[in-house]
Amino acid sequence: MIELTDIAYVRSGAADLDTAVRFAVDVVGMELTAQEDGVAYLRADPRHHCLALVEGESGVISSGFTLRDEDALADAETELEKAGVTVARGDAAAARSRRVRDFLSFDDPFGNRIELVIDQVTLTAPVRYGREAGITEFGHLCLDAPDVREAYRFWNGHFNARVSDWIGDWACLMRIDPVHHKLAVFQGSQPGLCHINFQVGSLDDVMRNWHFLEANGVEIEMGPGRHPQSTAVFVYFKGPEGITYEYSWGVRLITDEDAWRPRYFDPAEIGSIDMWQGPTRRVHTQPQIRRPLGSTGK
Ligand SMILES: CC(C)c1ccc(C(=O)O)c(O)c1O
Ligand SMILES: [Fe+2]
Repeated sequence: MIELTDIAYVRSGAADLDTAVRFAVDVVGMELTAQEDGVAYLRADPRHHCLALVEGESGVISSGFTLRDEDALADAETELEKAGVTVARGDAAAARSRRVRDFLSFDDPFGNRIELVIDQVTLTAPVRYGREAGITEFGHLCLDAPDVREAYRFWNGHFNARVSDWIGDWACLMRIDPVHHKLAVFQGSQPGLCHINFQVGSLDDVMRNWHFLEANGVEIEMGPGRHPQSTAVFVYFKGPEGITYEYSWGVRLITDEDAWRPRYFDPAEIGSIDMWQGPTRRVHTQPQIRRPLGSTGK
């Protein structure tokens, strides 16, 4: 069993890097921590970055998760290889580019590129948010997969990911710690990034952000609303390069592992995704960039 200790980052291609960075800073409210070799690093909390925008073809490149230490990384490599998953170790330059000490990468059964990392760099300076959006942390990432049940078998079979709630065969929300979900899989025709979530400090932040987004002509994909699963109040919006961002506040913590029973929400039922019953537009997808394993594409 491979124990994921946290989410680390999303790495994504940007055909127009400057526009994508400006949006991430001026609209989403992240801090640009560094920009070098065609990569812009953005953070929302003490992690060196949780979003790396890589100049080039638009689309998600990989999603990173942390492991405890190098023994855990070696064990993960062995376990995945035994299961027939092709795994590649990152080289020093690629690790440096990710601001981690070491990492390995592989594709999930659908082609989503996953990276397991150790020693992601932490920055000590207070985050200098691009705007007062009220962001407190990188909350979760949601991948696309054509078969959500099969995706769960993969994540639960090899990793410590446990389903917190199902939304039909449409979405699986998984926890790797007491937070209701840090990883989700959403049904999509191809692998990709469904969205990247930022937690904000209050309900007021969600609503203020919604007004800010509307006033600045940003496309709202869904919300404001309240998810019955995590109980979080949310708003989803679309940024450049096809990236969907979500702000949310009030995520449920599952503190009694033995007592929690995953619920099943039928997406056809009113209120199953939004208790406030707002219009449920499909959250858009940013497709995966297809690359041979081992090629890091920066
Ligand atoms: C619609 C998506 C997959 C979704 C559903 C529920 C929650 C939540 O309970 O917080 C999300 O964050 C989602 O992104
Ligand atoms: Fe979400």
